[in-house]
Amino acid sequence: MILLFAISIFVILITSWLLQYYKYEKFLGKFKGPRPLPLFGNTLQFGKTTDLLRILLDNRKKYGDIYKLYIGFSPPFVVISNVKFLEYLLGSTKILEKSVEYKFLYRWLGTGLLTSRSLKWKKHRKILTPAFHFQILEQFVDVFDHYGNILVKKLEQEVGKKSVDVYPYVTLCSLDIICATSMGTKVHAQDDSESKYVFSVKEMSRIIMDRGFSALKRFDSLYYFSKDYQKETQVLKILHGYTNSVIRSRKQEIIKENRQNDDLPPDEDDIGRKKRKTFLDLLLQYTKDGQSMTDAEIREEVDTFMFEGHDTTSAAVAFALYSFAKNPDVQRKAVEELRSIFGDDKDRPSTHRELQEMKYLEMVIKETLRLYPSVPFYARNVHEDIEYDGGIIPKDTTLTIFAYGLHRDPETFPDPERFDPERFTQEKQAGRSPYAYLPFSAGPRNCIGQKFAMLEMKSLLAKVLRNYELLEVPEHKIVLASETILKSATGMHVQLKKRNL
Ligand code: HEM
Repeated sequence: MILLFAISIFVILITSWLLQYYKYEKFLGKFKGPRPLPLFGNTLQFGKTTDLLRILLDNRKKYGDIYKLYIGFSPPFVVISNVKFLEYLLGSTKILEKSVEYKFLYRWLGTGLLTSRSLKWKKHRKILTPAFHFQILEQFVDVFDHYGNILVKKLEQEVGKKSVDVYPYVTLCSLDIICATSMGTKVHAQDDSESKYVFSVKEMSRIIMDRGFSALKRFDSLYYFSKDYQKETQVLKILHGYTNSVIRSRKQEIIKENRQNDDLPPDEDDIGRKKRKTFLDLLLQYTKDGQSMTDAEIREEVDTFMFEGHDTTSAAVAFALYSFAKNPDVQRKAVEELRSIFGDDKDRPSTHRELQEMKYLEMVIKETLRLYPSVPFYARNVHEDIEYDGGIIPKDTTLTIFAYGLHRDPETFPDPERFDPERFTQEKQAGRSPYAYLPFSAGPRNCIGQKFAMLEMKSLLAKVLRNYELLEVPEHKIVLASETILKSATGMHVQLKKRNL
């Protein structure tokens, strides 16, 4: 009896999988892809996070720059690294919704800018865009400098050692920076890496990444019974508790300041200096037609900045430091540029204008993000049938933008594994489609923080380079791991020597 029941269930599952498969294949049949197994689809192709990018890239070589994958019972994934299709997709004002995997972020970020949909996204994108105006970003330059100085000090203990993994140092520094710029608070991440808030950010990022790659924890009903669900509940209390209390106290401060400074211009302190505004201040001060943002909406956006704005930047800075160590000629050129700006002064803070002048360093950062894009793939959901190239992409298909594969296309970037910042001279960039290089995505849902990130990365890299020479650790090999953000499973090791400028 039980056997008969099991067989019937099995037959029902196989039949419904096949029905769904043929429904999609009617439209997607023209795209190639690895042969799926009933029920599993192509899931068995994927294992560890350290294999994922290699497998996706191998698939690209075998099946082309638009190929499809079936993951269990989910609607199909079309993996795209074709410039023409990306132009169509990212330029579209209709295909703006993120894929279902982004729901793993909801408990922490709610529907902040990264995860929100339709009208809410449109409204909040409009509100938040001025927060990234260059005049606002300019005020953060001394924040970058302050925390960069602490980073340089912390690294001092590693000088002369055989090897140091720079990633943990850089990530704590960028956490300090994002807290100071988004909320105006000091979490002292570099001085107290055991702080509850810092621990919770790290733990939450791990939990989200684990869910994304777990066959079981992907399902809410199974996830609720896992240990990670309990842990997530605990860390969320700390994360939301912290942001809520910062929002509350900042609101009270603003009321107090307004009362005390009735006779002062609103953006100046009592000795006439311009006051630095954090992203939180801008959100709190937003009103339109007498309506302001609710505390819950503000918290979602601040939490989103905390998530999107720290690990992305720190991974890129750490990969750049590693790349400098591997490519001494590139390092020499970058240091020459810095010497032309600062002479032999190691300490003078960079001004906003000087950061703009670091053209070669910018080319190095771009080349770093080509080979090591912090977000190696991201995805959109098709919420109604769309037409592309004379065919239909059916509703519910996930369109995955495979930036890592796109950036390794030998047609666009000959000898793609070679680290060569010269690929980003003005002339070379002008000769390429803007959709051939997408570390920050493109179109209406591109990265709102890219200018902020570029300034922060330049500031930190310039600081480290002015103080230390970076040497290769010959026996160290990075092993790329596609977690929510691209990392190296073996760390990012370099050797540090004091620099004589
Ligand atoms: C090297 C650093 C960074 C990289 C490579 C990066 C990359 C990206 C990418 C690829 C997306 C699109 C994601 C998607 O479509 O799912 C994105 C979106 C976003 N990024 Fe960044 N990012 C970086 C730094 C930052 C910083 C510093 C902030 C904030 C201070 C930030 C805030 C955001 C937000 C809010 C979105 C969502 C935008 C929207 O959907 O309208 N990012 N980022």
